[in-house]
Amino acid sequence: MTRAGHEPHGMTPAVPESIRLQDVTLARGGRVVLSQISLAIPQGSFVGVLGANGAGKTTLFHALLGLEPPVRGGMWVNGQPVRRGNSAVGYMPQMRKLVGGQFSGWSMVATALHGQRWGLPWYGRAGRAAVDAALAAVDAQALAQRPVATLSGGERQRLLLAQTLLDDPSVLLLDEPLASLDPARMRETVERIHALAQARRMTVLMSAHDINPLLGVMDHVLYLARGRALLGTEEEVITTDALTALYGAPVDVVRAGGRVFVVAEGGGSALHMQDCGGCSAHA
Ligand SMILES: Nc1ncnc2c1ncn2[C@@H]1O[C@H](COP(=O)(O)OP(=O)(O)OP(=O)(O)O)[C@@H](O)[C@H]1O
Repeated sequence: MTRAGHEPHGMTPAVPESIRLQDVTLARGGRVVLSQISLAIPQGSFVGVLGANGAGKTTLFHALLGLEPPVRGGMWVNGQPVRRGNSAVGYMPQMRKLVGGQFSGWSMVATALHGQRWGLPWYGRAGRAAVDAALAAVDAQALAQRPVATLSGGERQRLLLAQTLLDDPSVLLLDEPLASLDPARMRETVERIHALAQARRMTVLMSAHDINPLLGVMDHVLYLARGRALLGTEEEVITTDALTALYGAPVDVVRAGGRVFVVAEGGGSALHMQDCGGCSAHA
């Protein structure tokens, strides 16, 4: 288990690192969001990134994409310093920020080719084949024929997933891909992504507000709260003691009916409360 501010230790030394953060502090709008985070994630790991609203999940993803350089510290992906535009890192943004349109699903997926390998505006044969292969990987060839505006949230989400696969990434950063899906679709989506990740040996970081759809597939949990981070197995991190220490306030982990509930003092879900992020003095 790795805590913010501690020297990371590889959990499986024989497996190369996919992601390393060394003493990283991230800020947004002049406020510290995550402070002095050190951790190492082995290649091929499936990591659930959990935390309340404002805990810093998106900020961490943006930093790994090179969009938000750290205030201090170092970040590496596949042993290389983080850099913007690294095609080894696939990113699926929060779906609620996706605007639909009259263009087809195929065209939407293909827009990610822009400015990358195949150029604009005509996609060469290799580009078209890459789009078709990515759509096939998520079983979305039929959806791709329809206008994006006519697709459900879950269907658009599948197209976004296809888009992230175009450059054959080794690291996938998925920002709340389960938001607004019903429980059956959530589980189906998690299983699809898990199977894809295993087949392609990808490292996956998937943020979520509910741990339950991720149970059984996560190699590690990365839990963010109050500017700090805790990385470990589900058994290490999702415990009353570990989360109470992380939040600095009483948190109960309750297991019932095959589900896990992380309950804050007062009875609400700790994963749904507003995180005060860098408001605590961790800078
Ligand atoms: N562009 C910005 N300018 C200033 N502050 C920002 C900006 N984007 C995010 N923040 C702040 O940074 C903190 C972390 O936000 P972030 O979006 O990383 O959280 P999150 O864990 O992804 O939250 P959510 O679950 O609500 O998506 C929040 O306090 C947020 O208000």
